[in-house]
Amino acid sequence: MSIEIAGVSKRFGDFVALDNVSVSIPSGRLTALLGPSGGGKSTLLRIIAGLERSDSGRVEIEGIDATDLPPQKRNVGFVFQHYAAFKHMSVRRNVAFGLQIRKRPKDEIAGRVDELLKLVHLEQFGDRLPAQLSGGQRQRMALARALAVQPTVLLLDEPFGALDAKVRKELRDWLRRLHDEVHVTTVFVTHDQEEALEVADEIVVINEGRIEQIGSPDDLYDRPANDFVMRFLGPVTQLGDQLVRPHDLQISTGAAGPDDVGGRVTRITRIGFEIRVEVATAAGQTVVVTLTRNEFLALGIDVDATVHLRITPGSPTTTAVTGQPAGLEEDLATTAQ
Ligand SMILES: Nc1ncnc2c1ncn2[C@@H]1O[C@H](COP(=O)(O)OP(=O)(O)OP(=O)(O)O)[C@@H](O)[C@H]1O
Repeated sequence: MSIEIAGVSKRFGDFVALDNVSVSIPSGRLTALLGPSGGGKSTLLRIIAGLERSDSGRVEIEGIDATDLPPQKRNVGFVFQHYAAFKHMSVRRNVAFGLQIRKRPKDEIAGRVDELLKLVHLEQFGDRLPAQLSGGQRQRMALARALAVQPTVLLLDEPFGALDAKVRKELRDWLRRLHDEVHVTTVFVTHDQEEALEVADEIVVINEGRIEQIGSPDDLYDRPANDFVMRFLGPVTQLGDQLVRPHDLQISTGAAGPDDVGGRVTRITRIGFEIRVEVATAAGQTVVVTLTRNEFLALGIDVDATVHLRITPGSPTTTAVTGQPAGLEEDLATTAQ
């Protein structure tokens, strides 16, 4: 294990930002700290970096107790959402900075900077100033600068958070490829479940200062540990007391099976390649089902049709916490924040 966090707690006044958090972050992997705003992700990352001190607990990096070490002794590199570059220095000099203060020989620095600029696809931009780069290029420069000193751990706090959706998506793919080349243990903070599911090898879900689940993207998606993780990873709807994903529900118009729930179609909406069908059940729930266009056409249903609903066998479900009905809109709104 590359980073061992054991029993870490952190308060700000009366507010508990981290509550007895323990997690092992594997070497050479890309790990996402995922959760809603204010959940404690950045605080945990800052504690790993040494920028914040925990009230209790231990942080070990590559087998060394780092709990009391200052940031510069931890051999970590970091990149934040708003990266503070040296504005008057060229991209090359920004990337070289860490090596220069370590007094590395000139030709070694030049060679390493060339290598890094190539790695982040900025080789033509070495002589520009940071202000002459796009937001995405600046974040790539920040990564090159963080990697220059060969950190054992790279920490990224919403590194693409301030960029528009298209650039974010490009950089996400690029980060995954970069990591496949460099293999430095990387921990990145994100509140975007899609980003975490797409990029990370391992995801730590953090909410209200506690860890909800740790696992691979498949583990989390296919075996969510609880209601919170299920809701956080994407749209959900509720059938009886079960939370389920709208595409894991089946609609039929024939004879009802023993566990089927009857209802009436109240609304049909087309969203891109999917058809969203709302069904009102006898128990008064509005259940949302998403179907492909072909599934929908094969069913031949319209508003007011009498239908039966069932959960596709083997689909992930969790038991809904009572008093919190799942509303699809509400979930889409939270995940799109
Ligand atoms: N220096 C501080 N002083 C007081 N409260 C703080 C401080 N730093 C963080 N907090 C509080 O601790 C909580 C956790 O913050 P943190 O930044 O770790 O959350 P987060 O999960 O990273 O959220 P976000 O994505 O919004 O940054 C928040 O409620 C925040 O207001």
